[in-house]
Amino acid sequence: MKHFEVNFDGLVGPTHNYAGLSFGNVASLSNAQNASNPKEAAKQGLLKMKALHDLGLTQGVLAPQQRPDLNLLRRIGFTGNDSQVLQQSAKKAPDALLASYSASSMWTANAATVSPSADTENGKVHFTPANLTNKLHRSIEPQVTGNILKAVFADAKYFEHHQHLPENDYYGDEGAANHTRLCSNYGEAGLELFVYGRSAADSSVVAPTKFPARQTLEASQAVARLHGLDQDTAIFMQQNPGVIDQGVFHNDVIAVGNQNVLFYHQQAFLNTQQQLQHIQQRFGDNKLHFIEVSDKEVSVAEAVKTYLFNTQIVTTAPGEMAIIAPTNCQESAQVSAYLEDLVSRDTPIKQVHYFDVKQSMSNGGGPACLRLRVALNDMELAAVNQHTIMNEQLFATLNQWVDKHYRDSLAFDDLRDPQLITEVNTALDELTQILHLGSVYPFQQA
Ligand SMILES: NCCC[C@H](NC(=O)CCC(=O)O)C(=O)O
Repeated sequence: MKHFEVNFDGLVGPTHNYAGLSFGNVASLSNAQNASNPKEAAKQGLLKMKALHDLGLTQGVLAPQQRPDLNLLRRIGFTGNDSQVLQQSAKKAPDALLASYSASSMWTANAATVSPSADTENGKVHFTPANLTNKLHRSIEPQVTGNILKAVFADAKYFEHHQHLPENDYYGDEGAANHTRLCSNYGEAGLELFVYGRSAADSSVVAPTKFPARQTLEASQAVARLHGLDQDTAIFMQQNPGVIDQGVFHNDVIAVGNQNVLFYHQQAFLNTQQQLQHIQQRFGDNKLHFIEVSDKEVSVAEAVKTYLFNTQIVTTAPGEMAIIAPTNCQESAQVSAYLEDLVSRDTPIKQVHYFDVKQSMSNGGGPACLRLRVALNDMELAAVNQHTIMNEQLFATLNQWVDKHYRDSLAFDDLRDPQLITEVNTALDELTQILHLGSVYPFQQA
């Protein structure tokens, strides 16, 4: 049996914009109110997907969500036809209007937590959409995320879908951005590292003081329980609250793992040495590469600015890996020198590939944020909706689709335009046909 890690990237939606919605996310706040370019954003994402396909990896695509979410605006008291709801909310609750328009579902690392069949008690691949309760604009994602995941991973023989956790910060869950899997080979049982920012139940556990910890220990434990991971499989590690306060709002801004490699900043975790020893013990005799970046090599501030750790580490051949980094890393003399040195060392990482994903980066989403990893065996892969798997044809079709439907500039005033609703729904209706998703959106179910 063959095994793969498939990256499912979020296709950037037609309403991609900069709204400054994510307190604690430095890029989101500093780019608030800049005009965005949805067409360029979607194309940057597609180029990354195609490049990973060209590297010989299996690459999937997840559809964006229906935006604006008029249901959100109606729930908070705006009435009348769609146009009236937009006009009134633009005047009286511009923040809610911006939230309703956010294309944040593009960051599919936050779509769900996924446990491969080799790790789970019943031998199925498990999915739990993240509830994303900490941010209003993201808390409206989980239902449709679940619909899309079910349309891509439909076969109940192989895939098990759970409901998102209860919608309260007690169970605040941000999905795979706080979850890393270490293993010797994708098909073998691995260790699943759940990194949390605070404990909801135990106030004696240290927590950040400036910015919110979006993921709780209780949420991580609940997901591990739902997925049927045993004690030897799930490891719960606390993120250093100090780095959350420096803008590390998800663990994947400060650490990334793949197979037997864990690449992380010295300040990423609490009790790092003790935790890593524990991980090595559980890994037995198999060699793990802990690649720690010190403050001296790259500061936390530089890591947050360049997204050195929001890179993807992908396996290109047995024992050989490549780093997929944003061009922001290349533009930093310090970080590009670090990466150049890294590939010459005795670790599996042998290549760096840079991608311009600046449209997404300006909202705090790097290459790793844009993808959800799903490790699959060949039978499971064959059961995936094949229309969502990237190839030359799909790449061309999706680029044409973007050219046909997307605007190349979006600013606040454009969001009052009811024509945008029609444009988006027309585009998404066509997309569900291209990707054979069925009726996943509220406008298709009305
Ligand atoms: N994994 C990366 C997620 C980035 C995302 N940014 C945003 O939602 C910014 C949206 C805005 O401000 O327009 C977040 O913070 O959850």
